[in-house]
Amino acid sequence: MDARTPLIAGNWKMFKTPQEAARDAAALAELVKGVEGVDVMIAPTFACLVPVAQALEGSAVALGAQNMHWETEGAYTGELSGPMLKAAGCSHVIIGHSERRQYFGETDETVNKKIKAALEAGLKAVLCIGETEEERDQEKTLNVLDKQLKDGLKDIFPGSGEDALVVAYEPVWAIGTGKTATDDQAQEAHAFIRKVLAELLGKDLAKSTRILYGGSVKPANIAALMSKPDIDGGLVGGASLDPETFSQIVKFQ
Ligand SMILES: O=C(CO)COP(=O)(O)O
Repeated sequence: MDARTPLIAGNWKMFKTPQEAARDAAALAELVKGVEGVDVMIAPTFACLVPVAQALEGSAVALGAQNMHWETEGAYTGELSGPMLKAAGCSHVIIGHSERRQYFGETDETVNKKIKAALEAGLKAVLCIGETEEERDQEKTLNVLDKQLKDGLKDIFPGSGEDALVVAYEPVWAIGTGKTATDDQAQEAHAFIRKVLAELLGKDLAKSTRILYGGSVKPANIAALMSKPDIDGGLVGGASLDPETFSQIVKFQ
């Protein structure tokens, strides 16, 4: 029996003012009220965390951030720490998104530090990994995933609850492009990720860790993706911005 509760997470990236974010979070909370058997999380910008936390009060929708620094405080202009995110109402934090790797110099080493710090702060870490189109064409996908997992999770053994770590497989070529990995391509990558997790964390933790698919997830393709045994949810960008559309993804079953 598969004990993993699906997680549908929305990455709002650099969209929405605090007012828009609070309004949309409240609308989403209402739309998914009473939906059972699936966890829901949204990750707005830093500026929106507090108003969104207030809008989500009393709802089952969890709040996440899109990034964090690994130190708890200090002279790091423009950064936020794990304890600060926690105090702002976050339960989750996305780490190592490909846009951060691509545009902001995020490496497997900084990802590793951030995951350690996130778990230490009591946040659930959503580790993003995925290959570029060029790497896929050169048949390097599994090597890339192997390295990102092994370096990103170096010396990390999540101990604060079985869902402290979530992995999101996001093929870079499928993000915001309308191209989705086929269900079989995604399943192949997810099964491989679970195998590597078993080497790193042990079989039990690998079995209970949720692996999300991300990259042009929409209401029309979520059910097929979710029918695959190792796909445990979605990390949704564009289609998470509209509460009605995102709620359709949440209600995929
Ligand atoms: O990057 C993503 C989620 O983190 C995916 O974005 P899209 O759903 O817009 O392709």
